[in-house]
Amino acid sequence: MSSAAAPSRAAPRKLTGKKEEIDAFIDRFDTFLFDCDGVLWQGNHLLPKVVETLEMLRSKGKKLIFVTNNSTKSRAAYSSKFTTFGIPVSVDEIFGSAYSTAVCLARVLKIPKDKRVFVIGEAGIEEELSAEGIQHFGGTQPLWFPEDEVAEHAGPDPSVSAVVVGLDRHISYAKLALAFGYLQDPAVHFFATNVDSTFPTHGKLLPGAGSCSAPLTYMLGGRAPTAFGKPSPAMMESIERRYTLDKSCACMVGDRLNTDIKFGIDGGLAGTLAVLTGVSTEKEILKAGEAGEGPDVYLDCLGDMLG
Ligand SMILES: O=C(O)[C@H](O)[C@H](O)COP(=O)(O)O
Ligand SMILES: [Mg+2]
Repeated sequence: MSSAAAPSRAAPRKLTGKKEEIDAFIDRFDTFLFDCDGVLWQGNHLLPKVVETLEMLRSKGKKLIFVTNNSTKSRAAYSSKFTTFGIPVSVDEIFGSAYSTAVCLARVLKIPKDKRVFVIGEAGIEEELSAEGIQHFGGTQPLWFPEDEVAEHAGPDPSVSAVVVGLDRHISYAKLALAFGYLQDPAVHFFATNVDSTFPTHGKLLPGAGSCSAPLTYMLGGRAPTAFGKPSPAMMESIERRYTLDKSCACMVGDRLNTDIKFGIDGGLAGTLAVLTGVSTEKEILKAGEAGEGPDVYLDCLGDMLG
């Protein structure tokens, strides 16, 4: 009986406490793509030794790019968040899913600018769409009618070209009803900044962006959104173009197997490093490794890169 095909990738190696091996791993790369939630922080709680680790990598001349699926903040807002932690990061070093989505809509898909985009999501999406000159409504805007008048306002609207859904911590029945009304016209695009099922914050898992768009997929009989965040190839292509990324010496650092690590592997990056301070567990990482879908190496936390 033929054995299952051996994965082409080696099993994930845990490097916590192995300074020489960590240093040798770091030396293989000149660029590190960093996920944020669950790697650098959980909500507003910075994880251990993150400042020192990023400083160490910069002192080695490494290029850092921060690639987050969290669309609640724009690149500028993330730059400010980094500053509050004492970490200087320019807007140009940040590539979030809200930005990736806005750029794709404006410059790749060239959606019509005389029409509107309905947003289920937060300020990050609104600010990045505005920066690309795309008209939008919904989002953080207060409802413009009483909750009991949803039926009168729900339904197709020829001025709407697309619905964009990201993490929306103020999601509501009315928002879903309006989005459903617009999307019943198959010509209206259904986009998601990302479809992460859960959101790691303050040591817990909360509903993620994907859980905000999934009800619409259910209502629409299975129609899924086009997602622009990790692990989508569109995001990797955008990053490659923007940073003239040499993938042969780039490493993805993340906490989630089905977004960050998949993004790195499928995107052809030379290395992937997982940390255990976010979503994926050590057991899940080792199991994924059996199928060749695990990271090259993993650590208990990012600060362990200091050895
Ligand atoms: O639900 C979400 O949007 C995600 O869980 C979250 O924001 C992921 O952010 P990342 O780990 O990519 O920084
Ligand atoms: Mg993460």
